[in-house]
Amino acid sequence: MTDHDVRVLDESEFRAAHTLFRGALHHPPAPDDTWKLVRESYEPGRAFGAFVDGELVGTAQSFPSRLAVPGGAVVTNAAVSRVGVRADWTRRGVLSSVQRAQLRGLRSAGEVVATLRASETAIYGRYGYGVATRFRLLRIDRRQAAPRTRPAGRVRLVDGESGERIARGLFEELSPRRAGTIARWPAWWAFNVRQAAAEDNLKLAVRSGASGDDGYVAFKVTPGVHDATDEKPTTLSVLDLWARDAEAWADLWLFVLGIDLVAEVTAFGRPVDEPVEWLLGDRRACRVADVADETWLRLLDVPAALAARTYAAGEPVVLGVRDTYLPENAGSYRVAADGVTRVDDAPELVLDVDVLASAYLGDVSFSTLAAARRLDVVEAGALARADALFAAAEVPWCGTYF
Ligand SMILES: CC(=O)SCCNC(=O)CCNC(=O)[C@H](O)C(C)(C)COP(=O)(O)OP(=O)(O)OC[C@H]1O[C@@H](n2cnc3c(N)ncnc32)[C@H](O)[C@@H]1OP(=O)(O)O
Repeated sequence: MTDHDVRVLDESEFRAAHTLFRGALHHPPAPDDTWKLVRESYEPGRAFGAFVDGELVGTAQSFPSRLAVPGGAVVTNAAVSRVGVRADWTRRGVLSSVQRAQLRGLRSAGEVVATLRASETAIYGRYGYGVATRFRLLRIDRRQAAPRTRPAGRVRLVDGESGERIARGLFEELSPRRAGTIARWPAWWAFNVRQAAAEDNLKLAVRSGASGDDGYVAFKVTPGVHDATDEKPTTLSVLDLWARDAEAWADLWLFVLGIDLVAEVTAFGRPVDEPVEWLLGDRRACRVADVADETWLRLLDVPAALAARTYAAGEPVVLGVRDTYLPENAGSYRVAADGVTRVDDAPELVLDVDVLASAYLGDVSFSTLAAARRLDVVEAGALARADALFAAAEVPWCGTYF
């Protein structure tokens, strides 16, 4: 398939790109008042468009962000979003052309990684994106839950404006402690918190302990329907919850589980290792409704990404990386406890860059990937060495939907 004409969009084209993207997701164009807010999230130089005979047929853009990696460092991260191809131009290589331009553009701009949320799992692997974190969707029968403990600190409801300020401060302090988290851009807060608080009944509650504010929860209650023809329970959705320590974390959960008239508490996008069940008197009140792929990670600059994270103790391993879209990443890397070097040595494990991305944050081991035939094992002993080096102290998790 030949390349389409792909270029960076200028400001006058942002709205058409947004309309195209919404159309690809079967939504109507954003109304004028919403567009004012959305417009702020299009930054110059970050939106791409594909054209055929001068007509826009495909688009993708990214938000400026950072990704926390194992060991505590953060790297530049392009949070890729708003990918769409007009329905009458799909399966003609338009997205592939856009991806080629976007990956090259992001790498040239010095971005170390890109991350995205995939609408469908078949799309992004070919461009070098691998699933690097997962999340859980919880459904808790609140009346059955019977929490085992009582709050230790104070949780207070705050209004949208001061709540957003406190939440932003806590999020920026706390989130980078966990590998897989990303920095949020101003428009994320404007859209997901400020607008949601003003127009969509989003509530914020802040927890404070001995040393001041140490966690917050953003949630929304949808009142139930109780009449002769319809019956829907009142549900509370936990949308965002961050805490400095286990005590603050438990208090925030106890707070939402204690809100009157709510029949069901749901939480979308929570970490797979979050011990909510253990807070409850009846652990069966908490159902894991789903465990799904969260972060799709693209290592744009493999040497920089490998150098940014730390490794656990263990013997070195030589990885052979393949990368079709950014061939400068291809080659052998010797990964050791004290760092990574590019080498000419024969690789012991050979893998595509999307598979390396899946192992990068430590969510899945090389042994698991090998068992699923996602990598070639040249030297059998290398698997255990790679597993030991890349092992993560904590399950990676992002926690930011975009
Ligand atoms: C980060 C985000 O924004 S996620 C949102 C993504 N957008 C959407 O889901 C909106 C609806 N879908 C679309 O707009 C389009 O179908 C896209 C963007 C997903 C794909 O665009 P296309 O221009 O059709 O992709 P393109 O033709 O370049 O496809 C390249 C390859 O991927 C395959 N492919 C692309 N999309 C899909 C899909 N949804 N399911 C299965 N295979 C797919 C194609 O078959 C092709 O395979 P081939 O090389 O073996 O022939």
